[in-house]
Amino acid sequence: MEETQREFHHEEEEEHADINIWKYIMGFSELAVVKCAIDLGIADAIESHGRPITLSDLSSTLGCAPSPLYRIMRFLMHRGIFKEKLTTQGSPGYAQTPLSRRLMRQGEHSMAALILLESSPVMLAPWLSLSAQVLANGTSSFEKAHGKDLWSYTAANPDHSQLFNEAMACDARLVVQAMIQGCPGLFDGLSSLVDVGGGNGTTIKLLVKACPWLQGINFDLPHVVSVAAEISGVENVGGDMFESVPKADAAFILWVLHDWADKECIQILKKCKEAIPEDKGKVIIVDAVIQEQEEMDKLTDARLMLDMVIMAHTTTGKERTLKEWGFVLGEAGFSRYTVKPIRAMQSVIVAFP
Ligand SMILES: C[S@@+](CC[C@H](N)C(=O)[O-])C[C@H]1O[C@@H](n2cnc3c(N)ncnc32)[C@H](O)[C@@H]1O
Repeated sequence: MEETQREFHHEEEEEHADINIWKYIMGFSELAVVKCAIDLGIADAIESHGRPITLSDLSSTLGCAPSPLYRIMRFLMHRGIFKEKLTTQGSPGYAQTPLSRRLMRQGEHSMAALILLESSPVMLAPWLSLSAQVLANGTSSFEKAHGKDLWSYTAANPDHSQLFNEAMACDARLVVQAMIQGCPGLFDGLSSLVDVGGGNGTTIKLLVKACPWLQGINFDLPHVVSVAAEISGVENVGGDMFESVPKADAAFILWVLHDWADKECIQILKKCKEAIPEDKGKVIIVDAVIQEQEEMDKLTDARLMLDMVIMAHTTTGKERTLKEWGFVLGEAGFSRYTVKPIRAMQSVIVAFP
């Protein structure tokens, strides 16, 4: 590279650094403003209005002062969350987008509970001591913040447990739909299915609805299933997946194994394997696969961020590459497995005894 070219390249890199450093300094503001929009019920108000709404109407509906609400909306529109559209009277108004509908409190697209969980003081505190988790003799950042691990904390705090379960259900609604579309025939030939770490039962409810021939079991810690809804065709069973998993034709495990280190993951997988028939059983794992450099796609960034979330919030959890999945499945005694990416953060890994 010639000297002038090198200087130009250096200046470009400096400019890039000057711009990007502000994104990190103020990165938290995006989550905070989105939480503010949910707290105020902005998306719900625009949806109920049924057509674009002026600042003045939105302010009076929400009981907000127009000036700060205008600034919040300017930010959210700049991020593409809401859009500007003329009202029937020809005045500038705010309108919904597919993204803003995710901020509604209810409905099949709502992701509000997941945003409220991640922006709760309980889940934010561990981020401030992430370095503690990374140090050679460090402690888990969640335990440093709260004195116990996530599962003991949720067991002792029913309100947080409820928010956690509702947050997981947001993702479950997306992923079950993506799985049904992306993996036709996945549940054919099965008559029973146990959802291991099934939370409040949203996943198994949707699966049994989509595949009515399935008898479902929602299996989770006793304090979780004791408050899970009664669902027709689904039995709620409380227990510990490290000790045993209820028997069924197949075990389903969504966003659970990434909460654990390899050693625990292998133990859970062995218990799932014991729960299914040796000849025709299968374990259906729905979890992220971290791609290698050459396979990256538009969700790679989100998956790497998820790995950081798991680092901050669990004691030993991690997102895994395909090679790492192959290792834990082999150690747990599975003879073969298939991997299918779906339109979601997770892929579907089917493991056979
Ligand atoms: C990240 S959540 C996933 C919930 C659900 N599968 C979903 O994706 O909507 C992990 C689940 O594992 C459950 N869990 C943790 N430890 C467990 C144990 N020892 N036995 C059974 N379930 C456990 C938690 O209560 C929680 O519901």
